Amino acid sequence: MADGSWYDADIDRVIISEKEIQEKVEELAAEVAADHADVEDGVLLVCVLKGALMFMADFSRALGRIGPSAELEFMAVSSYGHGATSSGVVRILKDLDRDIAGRRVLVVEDIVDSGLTLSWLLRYLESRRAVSVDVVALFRKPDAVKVNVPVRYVGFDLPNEFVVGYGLDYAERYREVPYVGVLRPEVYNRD
Ligand SMILES: O=P(O)(O)OC[C@H]1O[C@H](OP(=O)(O)OP(=O)(O)O)[C@H](O)[C@@H]1O
Ligand code: HPA
Ligand SMILES: [Mg+2]
Repeated sequence: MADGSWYDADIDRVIISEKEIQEKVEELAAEVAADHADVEDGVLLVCVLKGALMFMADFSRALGRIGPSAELEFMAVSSYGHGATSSGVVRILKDLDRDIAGRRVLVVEDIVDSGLTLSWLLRYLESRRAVSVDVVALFRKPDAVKVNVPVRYVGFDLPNEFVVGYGLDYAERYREVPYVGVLRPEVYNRD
């Protein structure tokens, strides 16, 4: 999808287009809104930075137009660092700023790949006495799963390839690409 951007030359192919992403975000928001119509004190959205930043921004606005009110919270965790495979060690770079006890929590995650990040995060959040902790993940790689985690809302299942765009990075780059694609092999050999 060449559009004159600096990253055109690095992307081998598009997997999910910008339009498909935007439509799916609306669908996910509609599902979540329907399931949370009775929540009186609003939903607590917990964005898993950095990857989920785009999804959080779009999803929260879509939910806001149709659903219950939401409060937006952020955690930053990292296990991939500059590589294309999980280190297996999840590090908290930024913790929640507030108490989640008694709240309905919805974790907003960009991708479930090995499942290690989410499995660790769910254990962490459940120990903080929320009423419920559900997950909305825009992408999932069913063939890459090492730990099974309950993901209530899923956008797209992806093939087991490393992808970038819509928040997802390779070595901190390509997060601003508006679609999800695969990099040309040469890009990995540059480092
Ligand atoms: O299922 P897993 O194999 O654990 O992979 C999923 C996690 O990995 C990525 O985060 P990353 O560690 O790259 O941090 P980032 O969001 O700051 O890029 C991604 O954003 C997810 O949070
Ligand atoms: O395919 C991926 N791309 C970018 N970051 C990721 N974190 C887990 N899987 C991926
Ligand atoms: Mg990353």
